[in-house]
Amino acid sequence: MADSAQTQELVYLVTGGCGFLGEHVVRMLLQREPRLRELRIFDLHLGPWLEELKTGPVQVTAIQGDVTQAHEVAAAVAGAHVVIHTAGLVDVFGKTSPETIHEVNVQGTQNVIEACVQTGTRFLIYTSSMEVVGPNIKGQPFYRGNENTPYEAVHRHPYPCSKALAERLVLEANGREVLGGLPLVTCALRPTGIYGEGHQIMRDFYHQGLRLGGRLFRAIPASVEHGRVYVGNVAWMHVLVARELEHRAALMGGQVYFCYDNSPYKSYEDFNMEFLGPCGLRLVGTRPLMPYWLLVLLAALNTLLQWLLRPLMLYAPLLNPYTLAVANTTFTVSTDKARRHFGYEPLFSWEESRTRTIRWVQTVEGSA
Ligand SMILES: NC(=O)c1ccc[n+]([C@@H]2O[C@H](COP(=O)([O-])OP(=O)(O)OC[C@H]3O[C@@H](n4cnc5c(N)ncnc54)[C@H](O)[C@@H]3O)[C@@H](O)[C@H]2O)c1
Ligand SMILES: CC(C)CCC[C@@H](C)[C@H]1CC[C@H]2[C@@H]3[C@H](O)C=C4C[C@@H](O)CC[C@]4(C)[C@H]3CC[C@]12C
Repeated sequence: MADSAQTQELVYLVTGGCGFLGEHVVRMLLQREPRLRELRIFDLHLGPWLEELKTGPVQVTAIQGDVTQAHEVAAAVAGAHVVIHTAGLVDVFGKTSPETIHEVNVQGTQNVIEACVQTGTRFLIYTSSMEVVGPNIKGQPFYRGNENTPYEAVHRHPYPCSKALAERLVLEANGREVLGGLPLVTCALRPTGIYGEGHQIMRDFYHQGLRLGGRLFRAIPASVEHGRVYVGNVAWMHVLVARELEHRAALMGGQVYFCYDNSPYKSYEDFNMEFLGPCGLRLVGTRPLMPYWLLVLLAALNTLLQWLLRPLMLYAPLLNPYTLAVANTTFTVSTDKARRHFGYEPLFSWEESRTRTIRWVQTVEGSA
């Protein structure tokens, strides 16, 4: 990669490049990776915004494709130096079947690995998730832990199960011989809850608040910390890993890194209010307004309704037993592994991340 780097000959592939995180990775690569010759963006659904990128100095190739189709993945990967695999089904609301989640997240990742091996791509970065670790089914807190903190990572929900399996596949593939005889170098990044421009769940909460007359009602105690990280910093970490993986293959290959920045430790709802507050919403209550047992009951009722209504419509509210457990269990990270291994420092300060996110919420349809 070193020779091609000098002549700006690098070809990158971003799977899921039209998703929330993927778009930020794509834009960050175009801004911060001067050695790029071609950027391939592979996604099931291509965004119209890709057109505007095609006028720049880097060749931007949009590929409509499905990671579950091995031949489509292999065709997209062939000739790429680096693959950033962010594509995935992020569904904790029961919108898709467990089988489909497995097929996209696990089989899709296996297809990406095999494509690298068969076509000779040496560097693979996988977007994993904090959910690979926890919160676990026992609801045990993970308080400002790092990559080595002991924790019982036991899951039942299809999404974390699929992410954990896929991550394992990626890490086990490190060192496999690719076409041409050189070893594959892989690593996995584990973001906590990502926020920032384009975050659909933030949009949903905003609209819910507007519907409720500018109010949201506290459901989770303020003392429960939920880890959050700004999307621009997650994208930056992907770009840095991609850049450094060749030179630090022995150190970074087969490693996992939590994605972190200087976003404050807060509860999920209090954190959201950092952006929704300046946009006119108010979080009512210093304590949860409903007893926890009632929330558990409502969450269970939602699951029942989802099942009953399935033949007629898709009922997928934000509250279900799984999302309640995640929101109600402390899970935060405190680590400097990415700094030690590849010199990561957040590109965006907390103030910048907050300002950018507020500006974006203000542009969301329905905003005052
Ligand atoms: N959003 C978060 O808080 C968060 C946190 C941790 C990890 N992650 C991980 O980051 C990655 C990106 O998440 P996101 O929040 O941007 O989700 P997203 O849904 O916005 O983006 C995922 C992208 O993958 C594409 N995709 C889905 N199925 C595909 C398929 N079969 N073939 C090709 N493309 C397909 C989608 O079209 C979409 O553009 C995921 O792997 C997710 O597990 C997200
Ligand atoms: C109880 C209700 C009032 C609040 C419900 C909030 C709930 C929808 C939120 C809370 C925490 C969120 C998850 C968390 O930020 C981290 C991730 C990891 C990532 O890989 C996928 C998204 C996910 C699961 C967030 C989904 C939405 C959650 C559960």
